[in-house]
Amino acid sequence: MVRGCGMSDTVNGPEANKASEFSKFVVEWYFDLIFGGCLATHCVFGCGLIGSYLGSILTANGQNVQFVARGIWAERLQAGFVVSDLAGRNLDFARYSIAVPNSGESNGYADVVWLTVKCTQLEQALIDVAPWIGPETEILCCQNGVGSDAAVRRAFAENCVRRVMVPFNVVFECPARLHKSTEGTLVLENLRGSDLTLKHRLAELQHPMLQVRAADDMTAVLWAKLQLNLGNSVNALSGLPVREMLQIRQYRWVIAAAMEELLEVCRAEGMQLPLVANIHGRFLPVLLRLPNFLFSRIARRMLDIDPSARTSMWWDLHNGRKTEVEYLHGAVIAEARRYSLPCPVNQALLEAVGEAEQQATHQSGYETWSAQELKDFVRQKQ
Ligand SMILES: NC(=O)C1=CN([C@@H]2O[C@H](COP(=O)(O)OP(=O)(O)OC[C@H]3O[C@@H](n4cnc5c(N)ncnc54)[C@H](OP(=O)(O)O)[C@@H]3O)[C@@H](O)[C@H]2O)C=CC1
Ligand SMILES: CC(C)(CO)C(=O)C(=O)O
Repeated sequence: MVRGCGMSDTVNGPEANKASEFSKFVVEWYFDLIFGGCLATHCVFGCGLIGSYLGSILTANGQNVQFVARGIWAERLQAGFVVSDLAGRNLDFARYSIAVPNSGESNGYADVVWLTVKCTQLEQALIDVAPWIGPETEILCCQNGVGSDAAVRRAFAENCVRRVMVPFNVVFECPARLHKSTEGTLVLENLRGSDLTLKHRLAELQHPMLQVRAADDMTAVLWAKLQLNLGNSVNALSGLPVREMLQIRQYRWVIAAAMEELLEVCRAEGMQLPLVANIHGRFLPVLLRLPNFLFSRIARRMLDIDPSARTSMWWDLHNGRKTEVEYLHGAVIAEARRYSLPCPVNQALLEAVGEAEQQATHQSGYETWSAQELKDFVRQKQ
């Protein structure tokens, strides 16, 4: 194993730059020569929807993958499933062998650990994942929202930690199908300096069923994704699949209002949001507010999603779990506070999801909101 990422260049001036470029080339060449042919060992820690999809792709690419799973996902992985995508591609039915956390089943340190637990589960996961993390292990954080990687860096201060943005939706359909129900390019953070392992990570993932790219401006990428995730709470509160929810104008109005607050925060920060979906985030509030007949024509690509797709927050409430709402709306509110910007819509959605969480954890199910109810509730707070 090699610690290869995040080495920094410390020389200045044209000559020094040439020398630095040359030494970078030699180091990369040497690295490829010695290690390029070796298969990295990957541990996907916390296999659920995202972890199982990424782990299946890595396996299909011939990588050496250890799936760490528990509960229903341990059963699903062992029983096996087909993996499919929106374009109708399939990976053959496969069974995966799993390791259970805290069972002493680790095969030793992994070269790469994919942390695919929810933000809310990260604290415990950072303790349980320790048997897979050695001094040279690279850790990839696949959480939605912004800032959860800070806890990973604190826990594993000496390790290389890379942020990953997951743009697509994954659903599990009974009896045995793991389905990527929307499109989107997975983004891996390009770390400062000569990031020697990045190209290997990209190559290991390259597959017709997974588009992947690297980005330098990962914070902006994550904020652009966060903008899309502001729709998660509306989706969860509506109780509807995403496609159906998007066809109702009042729900779209609420999402647009929450997004405008985020865009205002990004403007205050001077942050340029990159394109992470079919349509650039800066146009979304206007598009979402269009009347239905225009929306369904002009924003047709937004509706180009599987009718079964639901957001991760819907799944959390449906399963009576704590949601990631604090890492989504909570993150926007916290940042808005720094610039003394008002954030009533995000605050209202945070409250509404908090209530639904209480209901979902203490009784079976939660009360969903009609589009008009939700819009009225949000307007009262504005
Ligand atoms: N689902 C989606 O389509 C998308 C999700 N994301 C983001 O990706 C991240 C992962 O989401 P998702 O895959 O949906 O989540 P899931 O809940 O489907 O998967 C997480 C898995 O991790 C397991 N887990 C948690 N803690 C531990 C632990 N200490 N030891 C072992 N296993 C553990 C959970 O087990 P248990 O259930 O028993 O707690 C669960 O099976 C989230 O931040 C989410 O927002 C991003 C884009 C789309
Ligand atoms: C892909 C998207 C935006 C919607 O499914 C998501 O990130 C989620 O469900 O959390």
